[in-house]
Amino acid sequence: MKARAVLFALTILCCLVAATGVIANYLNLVSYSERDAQRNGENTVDLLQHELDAVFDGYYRQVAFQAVLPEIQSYLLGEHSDVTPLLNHVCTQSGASLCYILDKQGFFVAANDFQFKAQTLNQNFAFRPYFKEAVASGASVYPALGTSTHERGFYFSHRVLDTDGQFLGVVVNKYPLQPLERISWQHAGHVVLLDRNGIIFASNRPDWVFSSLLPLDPMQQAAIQQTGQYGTLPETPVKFKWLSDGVIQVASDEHFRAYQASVKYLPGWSLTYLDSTELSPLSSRRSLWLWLMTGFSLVVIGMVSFLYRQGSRQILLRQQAEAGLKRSETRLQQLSQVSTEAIIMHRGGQILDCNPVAEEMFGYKRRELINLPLLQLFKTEHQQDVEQYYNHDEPGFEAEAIRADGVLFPVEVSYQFTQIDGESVGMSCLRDISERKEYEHRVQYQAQFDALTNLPNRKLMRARLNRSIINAQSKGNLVILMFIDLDDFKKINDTLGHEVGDELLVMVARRLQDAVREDDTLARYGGDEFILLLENQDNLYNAEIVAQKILKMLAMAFQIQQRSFYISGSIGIAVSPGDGVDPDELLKKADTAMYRVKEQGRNGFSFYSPEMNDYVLGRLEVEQQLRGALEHNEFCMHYQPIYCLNRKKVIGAEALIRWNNPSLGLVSPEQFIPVAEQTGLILPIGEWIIREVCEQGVRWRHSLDEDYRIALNVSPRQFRDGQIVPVLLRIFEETGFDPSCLEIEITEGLLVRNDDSTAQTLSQLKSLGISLSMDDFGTGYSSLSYLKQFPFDVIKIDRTFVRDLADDPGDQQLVTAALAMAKGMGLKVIAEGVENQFQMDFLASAGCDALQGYYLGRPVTAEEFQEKIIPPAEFRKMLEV
Ligand SMILES: Nc1nc2c(ncn2[C@@H]2O[C@@H]3COP(=O)(O)O[C@H]4[C@@H](O)[C@H](n5cnc6c(=O)[nH]c(N)nc65)O[C@@H]4COP(=O)(O)O[C@H]3[C@H]2O)c(=O)[nH]1
Repeated sequence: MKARAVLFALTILCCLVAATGVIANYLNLVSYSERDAQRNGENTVDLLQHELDAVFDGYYRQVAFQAVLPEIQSYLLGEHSDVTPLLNHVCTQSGASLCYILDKQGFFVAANDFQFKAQTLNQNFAFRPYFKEAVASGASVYPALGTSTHERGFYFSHRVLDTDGQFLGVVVNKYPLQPLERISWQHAGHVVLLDRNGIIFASNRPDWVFSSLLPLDPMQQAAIQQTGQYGTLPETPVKFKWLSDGVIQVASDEHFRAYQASVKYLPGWSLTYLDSTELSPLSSRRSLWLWLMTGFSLVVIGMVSFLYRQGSRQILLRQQAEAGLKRSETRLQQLSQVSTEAIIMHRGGQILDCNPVAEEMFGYKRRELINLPLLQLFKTEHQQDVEQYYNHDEPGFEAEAIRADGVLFPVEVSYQFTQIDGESVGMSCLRDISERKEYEHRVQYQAQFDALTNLPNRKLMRARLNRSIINAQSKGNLVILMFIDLDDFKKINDTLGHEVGDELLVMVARRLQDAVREDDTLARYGGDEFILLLENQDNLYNAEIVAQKILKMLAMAFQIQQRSFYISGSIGIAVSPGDGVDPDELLKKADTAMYRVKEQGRNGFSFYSPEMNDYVLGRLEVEQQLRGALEHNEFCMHYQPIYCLNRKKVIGAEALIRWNNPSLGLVSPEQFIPVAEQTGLILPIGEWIIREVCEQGVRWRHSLDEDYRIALNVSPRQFRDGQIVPVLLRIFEETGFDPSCLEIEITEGLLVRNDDSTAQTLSQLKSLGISLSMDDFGTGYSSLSYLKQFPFDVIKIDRTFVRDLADDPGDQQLVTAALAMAKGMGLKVIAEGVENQFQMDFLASAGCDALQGYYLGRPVTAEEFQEKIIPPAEFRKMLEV
């Protein structure tokens, strides 16, 4: 009995031990399976979080980059005319669906999309959270439903500051939801982006959007509606029911386990992965098994048979657990397969695995990459930095990567370490940013170089000038700044078109570049202005040599479209430290010197001198006073007599304008006519002159000879304006003046352009019966060829040749030759500037037709003119002396 009882007790004990062992093993299996499913869910949400953060990182960088673009800054400063093409470009580059700019008051001022721009121009967005937050903290991300597009998106905004840190406005990029959808579509479960209230902002289940995962009371709902962030919330939202253990039930047959992760750029928001993997039957029956364990302990006999049956189920359960693990691995693999970035898994610096994008990006096969040191994928010089980034948990970095074939390319790396089987495994996402870098480089280049000539632009030149002045100060050297302006370039541009103008500028830039040394900076300052910067100079001699060389290079013919063009340049030179140590001051002085060269006849160079400033100020004063001169009746016409040598009497007069200004006094036409030309004031003044002359001509009709003529100076600008013929016709009609009594004096300046419209205007004047005379004959280069081309009647020998007739045999020869040639061509010759008897005798005996000069009469008013005319008998006597 005793032995049986012992045996029974021993049997019971053995059964209990066996039962406990089996149950313990079973429970272990249950918790192993649960842990595995959980780890899988956590890994997936980690990876999703990591990818979303990386995408947002990229967006943030894009908008931050746009905020420092010089074009956008100058647009907000009102200095840049149109940024639509630029916004269009950045929008396409960055993957945004909309890029726009708000000024500092929040008014909408520009967008990439014309339609959007037209709809929203001048609307105020200051109340929008992304504006307010960008103003307050520099940048913001705001997920919302677009009010005009009705599309959900992420609004990334960044404030724009000028170089002094002053707030100018805000750039905003709207990014569509595709990135989120792209990273979530391949999953067995669902990915949802939840706001602070639990509202689903984005999901790969469109029917869930804007429903709330958490219960929402009506007050809360009304408050959310009022913000307008999501438009109107759905009337019948999807109902989610939270069961125990983070399990959510949607409808009766859909269960998900929720795994949540935060979103770096959206504080309080969460990225939730809803795993639809069938929830473990083991887990749901755990409590039942606890009961059984107690029951088993009590009912030993039944346990034996139960354990026998369970033995076979154990195998089944293990198989289920293994399948779960496999699914988790496959899911990770799928995720990396669909990624557009290279994903590399690594442990202890060695590559464990990678996706196909990594193979393609680095030019290795997967098997070659596995076990390769991760650092080997980076440029040798960067490897140490990359190691540091990983060691210091830098969330993301940029580095130069190297392909298997040795080609280098820039990458953006983001990574995360996860515990797998107790070991730290890194997941690195690498994105090839060559395109972005190239774009950034291009934008930077465009901000510093001129698009037409590829020379440094004004901004870069200013920076170099600044630097060279500082360098020169420390070394005691000179900085020479040359301001080069092409003479009459505007004429070429206006008459032959911008295409020829542009081609000419490119050729000039190339020629100038060839003329200077590599260390010198040649920049395009704007239009037809170039700047040359000579650094580290120890004397000014070099500047003269370079200036002369440039003038010589410019003087050589330019061949464009099978035509030869001749141009010249005017160069102003300023030297630092003598002329100042401030870049703007130096530029201004070089400009003043250049301007002086222009005034003195162009095609030359000049160093700046302080007197030039006085001159410029004087000229400014002339310009200012000239603007009111007509209105204040400050002009009058003087007439200088012209005597005919054959008929030995006055045959006409040259009309010359006089200006008497209350503050400037009498101003010479040589001083104010060029100013009137440059400012365009010559047009109203010229018309006034014509009217005065015609009215005077009519008054003289009876007192002067029948065939008298009044000579009138017409400036090139009046011709170019195209109105000279209609103006003359109108005034002839209004005054009754006979056009055959008018002689128009033209200088060579007008003919240089040699275009069809000039020739046409001259023939029109001829056909009206007006005579044409070439003024200042002999001073230009091409007078003779112009005489052949245009229908002149008279040439006027310039007074500079008459002045030295007594002493200069060269001038005597020129006058004699001009007379012979004019006779040969059937032209009349008038000599100007006759100041003495010798000149009169010489010109008379050489066969001149008419004379004009102080010796015979100064320019006087119309009234004095008649009083002072030398009577024929007296004039005859003068000739016989
Ligand atoms: N030293 C010297 N000078 C003499 C002598 N005889 C005449 N002159 C001056 O020589 C200039 C002749 O005019 P220009 O060569 O057409 O040169 C003119 C002409 O180019 C321009 N100008 C004058 N009046 C007008 C005008 O009404 N319209 C336009 N467009 N230009 C004008 O201003 C220039 C200078 O005019 P003015 O000062 O009136 O100077 C006049 C005249 O006063 C002389 O014997 N000795």
